[in-house]
Amino acid sequence: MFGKLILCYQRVACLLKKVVQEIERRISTQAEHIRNQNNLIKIREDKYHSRIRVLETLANTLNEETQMVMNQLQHLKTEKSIIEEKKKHAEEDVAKLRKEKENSDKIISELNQNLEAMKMSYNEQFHQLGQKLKVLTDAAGNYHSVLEENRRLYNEVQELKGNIRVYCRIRPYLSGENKKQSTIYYIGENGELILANPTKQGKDGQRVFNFNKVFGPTATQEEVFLDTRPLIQSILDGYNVCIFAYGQTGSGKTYTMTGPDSSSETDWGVNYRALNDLFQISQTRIETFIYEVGVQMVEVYNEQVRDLLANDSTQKRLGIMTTSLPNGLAVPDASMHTVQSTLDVLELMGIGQTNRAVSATSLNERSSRSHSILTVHVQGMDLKTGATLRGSLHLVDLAGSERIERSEVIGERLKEAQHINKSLSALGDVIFALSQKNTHVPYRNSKLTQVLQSSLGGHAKTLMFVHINPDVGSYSETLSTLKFAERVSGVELGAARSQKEGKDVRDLMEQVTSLKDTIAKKDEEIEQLKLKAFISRSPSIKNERNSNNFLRYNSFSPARTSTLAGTMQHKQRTSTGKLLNNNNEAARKSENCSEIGDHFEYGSQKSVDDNKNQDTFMQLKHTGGISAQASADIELLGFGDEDAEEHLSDISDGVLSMGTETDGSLGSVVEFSLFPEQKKSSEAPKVKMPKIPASIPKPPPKKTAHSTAFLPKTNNALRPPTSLTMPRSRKSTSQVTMSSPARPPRRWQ
Ligand SMILES: Nc1ncnc2c1ncn2[C@@H]1O[C@H](COP(=O)(O)OP(=O)(O)OP(=O)(O)O)[C@@H](O)[C@H]1O
Repeated sequence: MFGKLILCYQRVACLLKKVVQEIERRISTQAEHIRNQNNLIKIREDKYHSRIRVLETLANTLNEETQMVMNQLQHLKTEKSIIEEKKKHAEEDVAKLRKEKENSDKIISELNQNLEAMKMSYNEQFHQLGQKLKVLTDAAGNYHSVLEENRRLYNEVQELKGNIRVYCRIRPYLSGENKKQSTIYYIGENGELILANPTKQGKDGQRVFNFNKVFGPTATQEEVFLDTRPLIQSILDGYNVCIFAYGQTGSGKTYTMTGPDSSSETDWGVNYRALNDLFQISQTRIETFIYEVGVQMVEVYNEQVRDLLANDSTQKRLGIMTTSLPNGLAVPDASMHTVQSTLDVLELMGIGQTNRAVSATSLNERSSRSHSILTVHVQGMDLKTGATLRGSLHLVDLAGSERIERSEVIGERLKEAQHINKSLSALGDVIFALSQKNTHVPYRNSKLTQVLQSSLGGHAKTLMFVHINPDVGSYSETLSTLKFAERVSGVELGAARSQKEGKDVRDLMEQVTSLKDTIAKKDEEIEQLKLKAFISRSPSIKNERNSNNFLRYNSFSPARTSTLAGTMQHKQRTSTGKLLNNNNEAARKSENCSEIGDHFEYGSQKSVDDNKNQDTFMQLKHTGGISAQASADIELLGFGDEDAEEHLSDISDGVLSMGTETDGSLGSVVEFSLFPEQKKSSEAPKVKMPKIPASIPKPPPKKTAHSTAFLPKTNNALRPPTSLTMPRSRKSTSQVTMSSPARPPRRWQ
């Protein structure tokens, strides 16, 4: 039994073992399965993790995008509200505009009605205007001929005043000079000058001189230039003008011609002012004339002519044409430089002055021992007729006029002084011969007179500024200078001649009065034409017709001034002179000396009238009542500026000489029929008479407007005809070197 039990146990154990084995097998299988499952799960887990990360990334991106969208949404909301606001405003505006449109429609309909009515009236006015325009067109041709006639008469009056004018200027004392004693005893307002000999007392020591005008020490540069101004216009009309500065060294020649070194506008000398005027007047004629301006500058030193603007430094001697070339050039080989503004000319003058001083031992010495001649050549073409005209301006700074004996010079200086004496006396002879209307004019006696031949005599106008140093130490120089000037002016004082000359003067005055009447008539014609033109040009002028302005303008009657000026032959014994030495005897003398026809009342009335007219003219000009051309014409006619007064003063001023043409004169080379050459008449009466004092006091000089107009940058009226070259070594040539794109380079013809 036990064995059986054991057997049974063994069997059970075996069975159990098998069961355990089976279980173990199954467990290991299960474990294997579980491991596989775990691996799978891990793999899946990893997969899910990565998916989760992707999803997280996506979620983040989505969040950002959502945020952006939210922002945009916010922005859109803001914009929407703005747009809604705008829309609201726009709707309001539209409503307003609708209202306005309704109003406008109403107004337009009213205006249309008015327009219709106005059209009707305009048609009527146009019809009337057309008729007036026809009258004006007919008159226009006449207007130009009247203008030309006026220009001719203007120059005739200038000629009557004397083509040779001598102005004396007394310079003030300089520091260091004895101011107590002066050689100048009396300066009259009409050109009288009494020189007192410091070594002789009383009447014996006094000498009376008479010139066109005497400028005292206090005369301003502007006053000195005032009488030169009308001559500048003549240059543009085809005349030759020569302006000299004469006097001993240090008497003020350079001061008058150029001005002091540091020139302010008020100190500008004749050169600056003349050139400025020249370019300004050419501008006012821009619609009728084209001007070309060329400049030459030469020096006459020891009877040799040298180009001061030459390129080469050799300074070769130049030849002079003894008969004038068609182009009017006396020194054709001197370089010609085309200029377009005052600045251009001034630059050239600076270069010339530098060249002049190059070989000098001392600038001052040399400058006063040679004659420098700056020549401004003007060629003008009348745009209407195509006619050309030529004029020239010589600005001559003469050498100092010291006498040899006094300066006690030897050697080279003596030679210079002899040449200067010779040329100055030759100049005096020429001008004297011209003023005396001699048949022979000794141009050939010096290089100076040869160079200036075409600008001395004939229709040329000569102006000499004679300079005086009032210092007693210069008495003998002053006396010889004044004698020279007296000779040049061709006027001598003397009671014996006054009867005979009185008749000449009366004849002359009659001529002047008749000429003045003619001018007045022409002026009136022009005036009427202008008024017609203004009325027809603008209906607004019609309104002005009823205004004071128009009446004042209209009231300017040259005929009236003519009538009044006609009284100038009435002489009144009034002393207008200025006594330098204040004593009674001198006062009496001055009364005797200045038997002057004064018309202060008329003078002041005229000034007032002129000022009124000037004002009115300016007003009309500014309101556009006068066209540019018309205003230029007005200025040309003398209504618009100081020249108006010059018309009268020219006529009333002392008459030095009546015409100056001689056989030796070449006159200006004028091709324009407006300025016919006058034939020389050998029977022409020699006029030698005392100067008639001006009977019409001039209004106080007006200020010239230089501030902005000076140094015009470009001048359309002045076209450069040629390419230029300048002495490069000395100065920048940028200002003066120019070439015209419009025209090929050509020589000055
Ligand atoms: N009207 C004037 N007012 C003030 N100063 C003057 C006047 N005229 C001349 N002067 C002065 O007198 C001096 C001599 O004048 P300026 O040089 O013009 O004489 P000049 O005749 O040209 O001499 P030169 O023959 O040597 O060239 C200068 O200092 C100048 O400034």
